[in-house]
Amino acid sequence: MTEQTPVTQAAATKVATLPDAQTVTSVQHWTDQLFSFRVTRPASLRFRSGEFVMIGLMGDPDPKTGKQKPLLRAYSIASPAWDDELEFYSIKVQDGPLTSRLQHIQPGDQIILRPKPVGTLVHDALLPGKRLWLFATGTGFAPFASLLREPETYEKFDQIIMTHTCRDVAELEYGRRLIAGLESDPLIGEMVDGKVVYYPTTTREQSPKMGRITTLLQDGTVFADLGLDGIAADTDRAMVCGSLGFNKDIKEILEGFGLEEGANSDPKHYVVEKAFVG
Ligand SMILES: Cc1cc2nc3c(=O)[nH]c(=O)nc-3n(C[C@H](O)[C@H](O)[C@H](O)COP(=O)(O)OP(=O)(O)OC[C@H]3O[C@@H](n4cnc5c(N)ncnc54)[C@H](O)[C@@H]3O)c2cc1C
Repeated sequence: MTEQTPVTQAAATKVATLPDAQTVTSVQHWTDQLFSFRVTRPASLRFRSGEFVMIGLMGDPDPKTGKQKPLLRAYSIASPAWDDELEFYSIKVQDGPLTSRLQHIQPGDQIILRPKPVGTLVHDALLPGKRLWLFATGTGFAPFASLLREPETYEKFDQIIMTHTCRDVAELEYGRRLIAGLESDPLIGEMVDGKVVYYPTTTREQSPKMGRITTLLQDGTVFADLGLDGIAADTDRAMVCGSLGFNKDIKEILEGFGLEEGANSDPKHYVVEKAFVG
């Protein structure tokens, strides 16, 4: 009993000094480079599905002052705005300052979450339309994991085409499972009602659909596969989340079809966000 007291006090101190602390409730590892986790949601946090926040851990103590600063990175919230908890879908960068440590979190651990959501992958930044294209590579799926579980997506669009390109099949699994569960979701299942078309592709490992989505759009494969004539500014809207190069290539393709880029203050036909910097 006497031995336990200092431990409890130390733990309490650690929690109290961590600013904006939230508690990890579950962790799932998908591959050696990808994992997802859920944390408690601050009661005051309001966000729009598709937005991102800054999350992180305390950094190492400064060798001179001994003081610790928070080590924060931008993360898309992968859960929808109505969820009681917050979900994140993360890369594990081997020498990454944050994710080399974040990948080891366990239920009960604390992370830092700055409750200031922002972002352009939101319904408010798009004009009304009939078909919504969601283009993602890698962890760029995260904001769409939120939007695919958001009722507004199904209220506003007749069809949602989710394209996700990764190198290997296992990297698609988080998205594949999420989409497979949409129609049986007690909250949004009825609204989903066959509206989601899932178009996964791989660039390295053999799979039913190989190739970069940019190539498959340019050579018309996507349209032939889905029985569509193309993309049109009067009916089609798009959201894009991938590397800088991917975003640039998709932008060019969309603009070739006559779509214009929108923003929160100026809704138009498509919106783009980086999945990471570098
Ligand atoms: C708006 C925005 C939203 C983001 N949302 C997410 C998210 O939902 N999930 C997520 O895992 N990351 C996301 N990121 C990236 C995230 O902010 C960090 O870069 C990532 O967690 C790695 O942190 P780190 O400190 O370990 O390495 P960093 O020093 O940040 O990155 C090291 C290098 O790793 C590569 N890298 C970083 N992140 C990724 C990634 N996601 N996929 C592939 N390569 C990457 C880059 O080449 C980068 O230069 C987002 C970034 C931005 C700008």
